[in-house]
Amino acid sequence: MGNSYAIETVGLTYNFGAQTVVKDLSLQVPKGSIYGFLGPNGAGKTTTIKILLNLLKSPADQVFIFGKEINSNRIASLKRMGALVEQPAIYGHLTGKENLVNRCLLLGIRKSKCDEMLQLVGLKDAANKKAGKYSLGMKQRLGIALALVSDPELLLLDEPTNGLDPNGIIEIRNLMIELTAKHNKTILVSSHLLAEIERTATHVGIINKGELLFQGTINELQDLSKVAVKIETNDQAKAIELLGNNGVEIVQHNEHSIAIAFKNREDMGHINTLLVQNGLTVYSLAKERKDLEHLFLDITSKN
Ligand SMILES: Nc1ncnc2c1ncn2[C@@H]1O[C@H](COP(=O)(O)OP(=O)(O)OP(=O)(O)O)[C@@H](O)[C@H]1O
Repeated sequence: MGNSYAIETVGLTYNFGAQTVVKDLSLQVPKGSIYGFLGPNGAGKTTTIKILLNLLKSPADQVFIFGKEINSNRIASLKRMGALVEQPAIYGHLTGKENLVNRCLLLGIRKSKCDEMLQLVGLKDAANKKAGKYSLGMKQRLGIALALVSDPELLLLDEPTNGLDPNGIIEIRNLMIELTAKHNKTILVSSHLLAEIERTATHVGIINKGELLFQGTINELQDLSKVAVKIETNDQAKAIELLGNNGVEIVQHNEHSIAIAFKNREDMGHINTLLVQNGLTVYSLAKERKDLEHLFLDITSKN
């Protein structure tokens, strides 16, 4: 196995009874990446994450953590990983700091690490407040702090923004960026919403029904979406007629805009000239990508 991957699965298959929940899954999570692990509800994300944490046992030679087979290197692998899966295990009657101190004592880590973690996840001011009184976002951040006290290189976050308000989502997003940029972590983060991770993820793996449908960089995913040209004029009906008469294929139109397929820059110039020379005012002629959310739906619904 190459050493450039924090996580690699090779044809991973997992069954619950007769149901195949993970099917021939080959994930490659590069070191230092924020890997968005995407798929609709029930796609097998949580199951996969539990396998990566050895909470569910994988068949031999299918899961590699930093190049080492997980079953035969269980303890060493787990030491390099921190995780937030489902609800964080937090004691509500203890303060945020006490929760962390507890964890440090348990793991034999110096207590000073707690303040560092509280600072890192932005809970310094709420350190002495009972964790039971924390907002959902604060609880998630405390959960991440708990996962980080042992200073793992790899962090697995299962839907960490689930149920958070927009502010909470932004906070988690910024935290993930900081952890990779400044603290050299690798993060695998699952979500059923592409929009939630498309601005943070460097890499993306999309699964549905346990199967990998796409894996690549976020740019490669974006390249898959078709570029259209959106046209707005002072007379859309006339513009549609004109374009149609000149053999321009209209992809879509409504009262505000017309979308045509992008060919090249020269073609856009010709279209502009055509419209203007026929007395239309062109308000806008802009290249537009199909948004990633639609692309994601396309990918997962074809399966
Ligand atoms: N312990 C279990 N026993 C039997 N079937 C299970 C078990 N856990 C999960 N499953 C089934 O495995 C499939 C995948 O579930 P999983 O939780 O991995 O999906 P997910 O992608 O994480 O979805 P969600 O976003 O809803 O959490 C589902 O059909 C689920 O019903």
